[in-house]
Amino acid sequence: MCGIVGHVSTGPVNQQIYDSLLLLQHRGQDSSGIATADGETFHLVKTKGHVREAYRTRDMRNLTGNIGLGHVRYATAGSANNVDEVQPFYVNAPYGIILVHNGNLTNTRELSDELYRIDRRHLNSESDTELLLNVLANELQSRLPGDELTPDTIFDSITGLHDRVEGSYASIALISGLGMVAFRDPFGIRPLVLGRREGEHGRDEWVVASESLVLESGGYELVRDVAPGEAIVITESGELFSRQCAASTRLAPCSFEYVYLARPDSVMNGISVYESRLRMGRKLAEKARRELTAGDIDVLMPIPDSARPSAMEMAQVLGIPYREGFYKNRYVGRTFIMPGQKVRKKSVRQKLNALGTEFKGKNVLLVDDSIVRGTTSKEIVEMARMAGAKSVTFASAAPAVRHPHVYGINMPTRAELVANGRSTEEVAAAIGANRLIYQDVDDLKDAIIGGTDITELDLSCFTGEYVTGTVTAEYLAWLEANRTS
Ligand SMILES: O=P(O)(O)OC[C@H]1O[C@H](OP(=O)(O)OP(=O)(O)O)[C@H](O)[C@@H]1O
Ligand SMILES: NC(=O)CC[C@H](N)C(=O)O
Ligand SMILES: [Mg+2]
Repeated sequence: MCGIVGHVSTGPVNQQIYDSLLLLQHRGQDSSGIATADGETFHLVKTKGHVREAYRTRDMRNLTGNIGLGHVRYATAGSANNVDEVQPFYVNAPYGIILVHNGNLTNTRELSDELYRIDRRHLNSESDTELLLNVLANELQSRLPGDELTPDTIFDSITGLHDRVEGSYASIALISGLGMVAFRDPFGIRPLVLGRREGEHGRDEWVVASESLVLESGGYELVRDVAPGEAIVITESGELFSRQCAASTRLAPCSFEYVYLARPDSVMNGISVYESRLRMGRKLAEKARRELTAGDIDVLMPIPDSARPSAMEMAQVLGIPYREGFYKNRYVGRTFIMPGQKVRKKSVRQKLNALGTEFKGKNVLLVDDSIVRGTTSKEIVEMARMAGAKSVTFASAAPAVRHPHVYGINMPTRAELVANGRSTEEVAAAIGANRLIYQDVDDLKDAIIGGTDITELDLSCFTGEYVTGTVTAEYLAWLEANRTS
């Protein structure tokens, strides 16, 4: 779940891209990059770390042009530390293409083989994004010469790309001499929204971004989500073309966006993330009411930050006092998306501190959005006990995570998941809690898409059912053997 953004403007875009990336920081903290097109020349800056510290004034000055894109990375392929895998990626032929990608491809082995053996393309990293870009370049190249570089040539190329690529991809590219292209995989697993505002001389300015909060902050109106399988071309002069490029589509957005990844003030696929989290809290409260007896709990607390809306609603429904028992150090980022278990564990301690007075002698109910590796919950339960809690009940607004996530969240191995092979009671014991309550899968589904026209969600990490239908046991075994960070 990286964050991506593209701007087509009537003035310089460098600052706009920077501002957008700051707003998308919660989607990736490993590295970031910005690219702009100024006439025929691309300018590209890639850096490690957080956006705020990464760019120097001279980097920004060099990023001239009225069209550009940006990326914040949370590595799901290759390595978080490899500078060669920082996005955007660039190829010089045909025309010159720069691309950013949010998602994770699941047929990387086949693609690398085809690109090397048949298409004679050199790949310089383990990044699946480099593969995606080279497939796009190859599809475009194969439609030349003859075809002009028109939106239709791009759309035909993306149809070719959809036929070759499997997995999840929300992507934005700059194509020299044409403009910007945005496209989404046929299942719409990762989000992508389109916004418009009026620029100089009444001309349209466009933005495409992972989350709608980028649009609101920049004063853009939300036009719509990019549809699954659709591609949009916006020329340098701001003209927009679109086409459905996939033979068949089925919207099945990633449920984990709503559980944890996205910011609550975003709306994606027409669903408010905040409201879906309130509904998760409501459903969880109903389950807790069935499982707990009155007097079991004195006080309910959220694990900052992502659990807050669900916890708030849960307390309200249950009629239990809501307290902030953990204070958060705002200078430590999101721990789940940090690379490496050692740093994640250390950072939970640095990030959260228990306020003794809220715990002493109390039966506490701690609410988190999810339990994945159990890094946070284990530490938190211990902190609650050290602070004097009489008993600790833990509730998770998401169901038990028992399966790898292969569509853009870095949890590729079963062994690292605390719920793998464990019953609810065994997970409770593993995290040191007296009792544990998980959301049910149907309730999560209902909380996210209930009352909308959407009928499907990617719930694979909870159910083991992968929406693309191409994820085999052999692939999962390969993934487990090859990815450990
Ligand atoms: O079981 P785990 O492997 O620890 O993963 C789950 C935890 O990680 C996330 O928090 P994070 O600190 O990343 O971000 P937040 O501040 O947005 O809650 C999530 O909100 C859970 O608290
Ligand atoms: N989280 C993501 O979307 C990651 C994108 C890409 N797979 C990478 O590792 O760079
Ligand atoms: Mg958290």
